[in-house]
Amino acid sequence: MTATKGLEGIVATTSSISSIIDGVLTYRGIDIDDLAEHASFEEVVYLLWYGKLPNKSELDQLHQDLSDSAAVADEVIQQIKLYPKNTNSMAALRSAVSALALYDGEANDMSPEANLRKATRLQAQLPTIVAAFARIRAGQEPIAPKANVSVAYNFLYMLTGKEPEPIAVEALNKALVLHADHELNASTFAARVTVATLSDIYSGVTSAIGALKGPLHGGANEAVMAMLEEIGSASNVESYITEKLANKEKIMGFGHRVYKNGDPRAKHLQKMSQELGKITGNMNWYEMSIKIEELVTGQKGLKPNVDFYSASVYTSLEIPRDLFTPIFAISRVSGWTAHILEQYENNRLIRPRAEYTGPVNQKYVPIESR
Ligand SMILES: CC(=O)SCCNC(=O)CCNC(=O)[C@H](O)C(C)(C)COP(=O)(O)OP(=O)(O)OC[C@H]1O[C@@H](n2cnc3c(N)ncnc32)[C@H](O)[C@@H]1OP(=O)(O)O
Ligand SMILES: O=C([O-])CC(=O)C(=O)O
Repeated sequence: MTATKGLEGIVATTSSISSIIDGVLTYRGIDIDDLAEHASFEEVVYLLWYGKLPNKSELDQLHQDLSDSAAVADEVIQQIKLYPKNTNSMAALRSAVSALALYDGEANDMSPEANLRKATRLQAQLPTIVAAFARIRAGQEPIAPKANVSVAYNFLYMLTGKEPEPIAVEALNKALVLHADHELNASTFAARVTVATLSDIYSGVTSAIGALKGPLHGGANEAVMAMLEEIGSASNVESYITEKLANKEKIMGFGHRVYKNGDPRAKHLQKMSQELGKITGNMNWYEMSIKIEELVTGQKGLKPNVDFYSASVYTSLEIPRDLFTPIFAISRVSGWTAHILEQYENNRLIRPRAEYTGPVNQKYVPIESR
């Protein structure tokens, strides 16, 4: 038995949700470029859950269901108020999502219908939790979700209390579409492993949030922004990057386990970053990002991943840095729940083996002899 470090190249499941074939990402067979150009996030949620694009009435129904489910149990809001003010935003999201299960009367109903309803509630309530957390820690009251608006609109509205600009809604919608699913990434795998024990959907999503938090996965978008802030301006990029690479340090937002010739999502985020920079009149983050890309690709052959340009996009939308990864979760919960439902449909416990590398033929030594 020989282990493959990081399970690289191991095919661990079948799935009909999203595919990465020859560097092309599809959701249910539809190219991400096509979806990024045309789809609303809600259409993508439907696509991931049901395997097809919704017709008008199916989409209206999903909008209605998300709208009806967006309010979070008051007990969970009260808990968030008790979190220390400097709580890590992903830790807060992880705890609050875990707590949602306590107030969901169907939490332990494992029927497919109940699981789909819980998926809808999770999709609807993650944005409410993230916005509420951001306001509560700033000493503000949470804002109740608005009825009959998109997930992107509602999130920006609940965060700021103001009607968001159409361009901001459009940009966030596209970012949500681009982040919705990604085959067997680490957080999705964590979700599938958890529910493959026949544990509940809340446990699966809580596991996934924990996995997404790390800087080698979703946490990289926040780390990219921290780097941009540290560098400060385009004139400092070259010395900063050259030194990091010479010290064999990783540049956040670059590289990918699967894509070796570039992440197809990055170009959409790059374009958005440029457009939003022009609109806000602050091109600094975009210009720095372009220069970093030139250097990292030139010196290491590494291309930007989805996390790289999303950092400057969210900053242009005036979203605080530590909400970037929670926003990733707001989108990816659609994919996590699609994978959880798929896992339940054809379940088998996920339990691989380990190649043992420890000592052998040891004997118990009494404590007085150690
Ligand atoms: C949504 C997402 O999860 S996208 C990924 C987000 N994560 C990041 O952006 C963090 C930075 N990137 C990385 O750490 C990696 O590229 C990962 C984790 C994404 C992929 O990792 P792996 O497939 O395990 O590649 P691994 O970390 O083994 O890297 C292979 C080589 O490329 C180098 N490398 C990989 N990424 C980077 C990077 N961002 N900067 C500098 N060097 C890098 C490694 O140092 C290693 O070099 P070596 O062979 O000389 O030791
Ligand atoms: O697939 C991965 O390993 C990471 C990734 O890009 C994602 O989850 O979107």
